[in-house]
Amino acid sequence: MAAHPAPAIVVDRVSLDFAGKPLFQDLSLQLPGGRTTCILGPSGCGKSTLLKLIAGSTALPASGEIRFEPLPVADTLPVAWMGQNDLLLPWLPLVDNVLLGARLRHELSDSLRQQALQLIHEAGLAGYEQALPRSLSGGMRQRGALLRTLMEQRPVLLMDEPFSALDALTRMRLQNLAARLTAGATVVLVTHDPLEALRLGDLIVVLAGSPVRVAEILKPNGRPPREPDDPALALQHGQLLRLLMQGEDA
Ligand SMILES: Nc1ncnc2c1ncn2[C@@H]1O[C@H](COP(=O)(O)OP(=O)(O)OP(=O)(O)O)[C@@H](O)[C@H]1O
Repeated sequence: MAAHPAPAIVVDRVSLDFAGKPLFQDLSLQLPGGRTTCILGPSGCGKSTLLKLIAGSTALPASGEIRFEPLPVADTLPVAWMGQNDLLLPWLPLVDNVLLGARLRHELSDSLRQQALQLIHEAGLAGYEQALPRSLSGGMRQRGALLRTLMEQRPVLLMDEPFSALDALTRMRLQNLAARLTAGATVVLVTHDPLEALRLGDLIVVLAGSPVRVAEILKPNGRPPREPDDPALALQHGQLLRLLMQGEDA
């Protein structure tokens, strides 16, 4: 999907304290280019903060380095971001929210509009194209925010619990859509759902402890999106849950 090569992300000895308490201490991690990495870990362990640092947040007092390899060409920002809050612009209809990036860059075109309408349809939101965010449910707004991120077609996508507000079936449908549209991009996806990580991750990074460390890196077999009734998934689901429980106690 991406017009530029999807870089690997290297987290190199990153440290960060909040109020004198270390959240990260020399945290190092390599996330492969063109693949999806899912990040799991207990609430508050630093997943969202890590994502913000990868997105280039300079507002956080971190040391160490996070870099893309190969380095992107200077005039392109390679990252698309979807945070935990949907942040749809309240005065724009859904379709225009989905097209927000193109709109801000003055790149709107009929073909992009058609793409947006097609995505809205595939996300089960047909009929709501002109709806304002306030008239949509939380899950519908989250789908809108996800589509807006996917429309960007960036080589790097950072997503913080993008499916959390969705019912099980919509979640599966949107996971499939996201996997299709992000094939070839470098995706970092924070989730609390081990099954989601097993369906979507080429790599699953489990974080634990304080300061947080990489407790485990899993590479499930096969390519995402994996079928939810794959027996191997059920087995790994149990193992992953056990790991996460150990992480809570760490
Ligand atoms: N800007 C900030 N200033 C001070 N403390 C912060 C800041 N941002 C995050 N924290 C703290 O850092 C820790 C990690 O927060 P973060 O949101 O990264 O965790 P998380 O693993 O994503 O949690 P969750 O799974 O609940 O979303 C928390 O204790 C949080 O209170």
